Amino acid sequence: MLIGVPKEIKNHEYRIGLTPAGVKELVSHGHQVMVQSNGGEAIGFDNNQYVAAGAEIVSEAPEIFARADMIIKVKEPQPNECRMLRQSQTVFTYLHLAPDPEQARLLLESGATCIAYETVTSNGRGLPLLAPMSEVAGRMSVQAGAHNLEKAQGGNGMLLGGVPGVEPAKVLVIGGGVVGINAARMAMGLGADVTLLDRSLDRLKELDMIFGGRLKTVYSTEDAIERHALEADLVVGAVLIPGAAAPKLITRELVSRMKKGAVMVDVAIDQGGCFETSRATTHQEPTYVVDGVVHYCVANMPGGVARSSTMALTNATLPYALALADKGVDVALADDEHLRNGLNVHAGMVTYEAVADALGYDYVSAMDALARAALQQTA
Ligand SMILES: NC(=O)C1=CN([C@@H]2O[C@H](COP(=O)(O)OP(=O)(O)OC[C@H]3O[C@@H](n4cnc5c(N)ncnc54)[C@H](O)[C@@H]3O)[C@@H](O)[C@H]2O)C=CC1
Ligand SMILES: CC(=O)C(=O)O
Ligand SMILES: [Mg+2]
Repeated sequence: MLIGVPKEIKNHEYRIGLTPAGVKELVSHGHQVMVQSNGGEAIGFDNNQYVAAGAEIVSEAPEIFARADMIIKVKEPQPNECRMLRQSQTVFTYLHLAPDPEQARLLLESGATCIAYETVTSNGRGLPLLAPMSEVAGRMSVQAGAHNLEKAQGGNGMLLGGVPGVEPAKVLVIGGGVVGINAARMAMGLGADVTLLDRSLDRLKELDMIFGGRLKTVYSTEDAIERHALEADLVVGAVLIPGAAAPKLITRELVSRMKKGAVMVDVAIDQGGCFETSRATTHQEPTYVVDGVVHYCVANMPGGVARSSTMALTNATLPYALALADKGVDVALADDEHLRNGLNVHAGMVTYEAVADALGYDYVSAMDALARAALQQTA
């Protein structure tokens, strides 16, 4: 298979779809890989390393999109990238379609096969291709929170861990999945007073077993969210209903009653955000203030630590990329229910139910869509 890896074009996005080690593995399986020139330069993966791994260096993205059977990326295709996709071509990347009607429309129009990292599943609980970036973003959320609590950033001047004789800051983490546990671990590591809310009692039990009394676990209700948000210096939004738009758990009215200079980090912003006052921001301008509360809503947080993130992402995606390339996309999808759960759009059909529901499209199951498209091709 001919695989193409374009340079990412989102604001301050320095990750790249494959490390040189990932390229080498695909090449050793008999595939060809094109990498856009300087696509990994900013994070220490230069053209020479990609060439040594067996890649062809291509100077412009349009050539990669024109020639590749499968595009491997990091971030959702931007509008001009969507317009370069075509029927019988596969794109394997984060999509986050539920809150993004324009991208959905363009992907449907392209006719391409669009597999979203964030909805691929595994035998255990969890989302194996979202997890590595959630680990990164969860850890970063506390760094971002600590930084923005500083007065010069608009924060209320609380040090997360306090000092002897001075109480620590109160951190509220809403959602105790991968982002949440990583945020909680970092915040506790810095000595903060951490409360975590989740709707899954099983998950709260697990977290209690891991952290004991150091972490306060509370069942997530409107009442609990309100009580703890009013006391918090830092709130981390870390909920997910897979594939769906994030539920708005903190209302504008509640924000207006929070402490002035509190910080809210909405990690769930890529699914639309879980605070009513959230709107996506960039690494260039990561924060804004509503009613005295600092909001940090960067939709590609791991892009800020792009070298670590790229290695973590390729570690997770490579086995799936190899399966798609070795077997061919249709067979790989038909063979593996978990990979098939990643299929969001195929040949002009929406194949992920939560996305269809969120955006008002008809839902066609992935198996039906694959069969229909195959029939059309042979007709
Ligand atoms: N902004 C960024 O750069 C990044 C954003 N993310 C996003 O972070 C979000 C969380 O991801 P993960 O932790 O991997 O998901 P996860 O599935 O591991 O955890 C989500 C948790 O939210 C809980 N939850 C659902 N509804 C809730 C409610 N009403 N109250 C409290 N808890 C609730 C679930 O029970 C689950 O434990 C996702 O939207 C993901 O896309 C992930 C990585 C990077
Ligand atoms: C998960 C995601 O959207 C990111 O890593 O940017
Ligand atoms: Mg994102």
